[in-house]
Amino acid sequence: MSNTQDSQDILVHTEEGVCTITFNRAAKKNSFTEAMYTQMADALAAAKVDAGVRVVVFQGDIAIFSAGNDIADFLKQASTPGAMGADAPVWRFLQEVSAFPKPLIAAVCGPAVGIGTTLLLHCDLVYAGDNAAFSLPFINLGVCPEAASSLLLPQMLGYHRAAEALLLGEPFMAEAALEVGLINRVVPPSECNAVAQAQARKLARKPLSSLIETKRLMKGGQAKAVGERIVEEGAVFARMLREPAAKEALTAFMEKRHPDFSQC
Ligand SMILES: C/C=C/C(=O)SCCNC(=O)CCNC(=O)[C@H](O)C(C)(C)COP(=O)(O)OP(=O)(O)OC[C@H]1O[C@@H](n2cnc3c(N)ncnc32)[C@H](O)[C@@H]1OP(=O)(O)O
Repeated sequence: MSNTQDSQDILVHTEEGVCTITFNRAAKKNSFTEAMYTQMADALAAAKVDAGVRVVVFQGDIAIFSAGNDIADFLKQASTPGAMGADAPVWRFLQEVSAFPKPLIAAVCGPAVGIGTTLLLHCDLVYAGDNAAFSLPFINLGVCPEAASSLLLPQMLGYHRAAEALLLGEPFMAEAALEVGLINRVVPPSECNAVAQAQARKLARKPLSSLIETKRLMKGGQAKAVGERIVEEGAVFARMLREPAAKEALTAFMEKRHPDFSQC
């Protein structure tokens, strides 16, 4: 059975038990707006309770996974009192994705920036094209980590490698991501989405109750800590977004120049 719900920037399509969420804003490098977070959070909330969905796949296209949060949205939120509070679409999306009970798969080609990379910490299987470039540039934006990455990255990479990734904010390629265990396999970019779909179809043929219990048992131990860290990081992130370093970094990006942090 096939069911497709299309809107412009996020495409949601369900077929044979696999719900595929496609980022479709290539002109802005699949950066996520508030409306896109809401659509994705709604899609996950629906997939969670839909017996016809057994697996969810996130994918971009062959050249770009996601450039992370939309920078123009950040600038707007930085000057809007009360914006990015606990119920903001981005935090709602992160709570949905981090607590999602069924398997999540990602197919990553090209840049995966900010939440484009931290989202992967909540996926169960990640396949990457050899052109995938991961980055956690929070430090260069004058903000702090999100998606519980301040908790999960040190656990996954070890403290020193996590500190290098988060304190320097430099991109790393697919082979390095494979070495640290952030992804499962590196594939040719032209095959990446198909590999992820094939793995999703395999999972969709397994007993759903067993998939859910296996994931819960693997992740359940720290579900509460992850949810709490997302809230804690979110509050710090929202405060920092209004401070001079973030304003300079975000304005510099929009003006296509290097930021000057000498006064921050
Ligand atoms: C809570 C969540 C937190 C986070 O996610 S923090 C992370 C925020 N994201 C970023 O800092 C990434 C910013 N973008 C980039 O660094 C680069 O882009 C890329 C490496 C992703 C790609 O570089 P290149 O291939 O040279 O493309 P281009 O010319 O920079 O971008 C093409 C068009 O896409 C727009 N764009 C790119 N990223 C964003 C973004 N994140 N928000 C809004 N627009 C974006 C540009 O401005 C431009 O647009 P025009 O053609 O109109 O000049």
